Amino acid sequence: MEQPSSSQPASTPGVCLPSSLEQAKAHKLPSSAFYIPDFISEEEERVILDKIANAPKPRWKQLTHRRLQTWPSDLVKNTLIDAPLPQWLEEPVVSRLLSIPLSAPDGDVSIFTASPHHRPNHVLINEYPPGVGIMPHKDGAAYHPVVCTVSLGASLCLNLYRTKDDGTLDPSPAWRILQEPRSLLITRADLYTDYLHGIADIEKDEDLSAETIANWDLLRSRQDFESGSSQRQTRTSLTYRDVLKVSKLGNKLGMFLKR
Ligand SMILES: O=C(O)CCC(=O)C(=O)O
Ligand SMILES: [Fe+2]
Repeated sequence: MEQPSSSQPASTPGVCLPSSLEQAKAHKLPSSAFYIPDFISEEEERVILDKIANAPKPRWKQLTHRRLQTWPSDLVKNTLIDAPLPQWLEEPVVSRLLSIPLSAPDGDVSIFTASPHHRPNHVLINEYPPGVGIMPHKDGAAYHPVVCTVSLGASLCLNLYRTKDDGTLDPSPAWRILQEPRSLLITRADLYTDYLHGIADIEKDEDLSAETIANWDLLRSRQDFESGSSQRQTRTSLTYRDVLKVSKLGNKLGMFLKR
């Protein structure tokens, strides 16, 4: 039998990766944003949700409505203490992220090739019960401007906002991106620097259609949303980024203590 010619690992049932990010481009968005609906399988989703649920209790930071975990740790003054991500956050997500070429001719250029560490080194886990979102914000100067978000558990809309000429937020979203469970969304460049993103505090996402959703053509299950609305359920997101500043201080301290 003929062997597969690519160096990609054997394909996982339920996972469907494009041969390059070019094919996953959300063309309605201003600069490059990419959406891959079947980035992880149902089994992989279950394993990750279990790991999150079984993390030691102090791992959770409880905000008023939302709770979150940061791996390997919180940033201190925009700096990460050098430490590896746990294996369950590395595999399968990071290797899969790095395996997808940006465009077909540049087979070895990934979305993180131009980032300082050439891979994400930090994961923020946010859990949103129905009715809970996140205020419009920018992610700031700590990270390389590439954001990879894996959605787990349920669907919701991420809104992208412009600021008006007077510097205030234009409250009606410029674009809306529907994120299905097990999907990967990549935003970068001017979407990172010039626009804000947020999730509305609502129980139901409404007015869903090809006209209103920037990634409509890329969705896995358009038929689920054809009624125009989607009831929220608990949605958990994994936000993978490359923190620019990494301190080896932890190592030095460790060596000092061992002496
Ligand atoms: O959960 C998401 O998709 C967005 C999270 C986010 O924007 C953040 O934590 O900075
Ligand atoms: Fe954010």
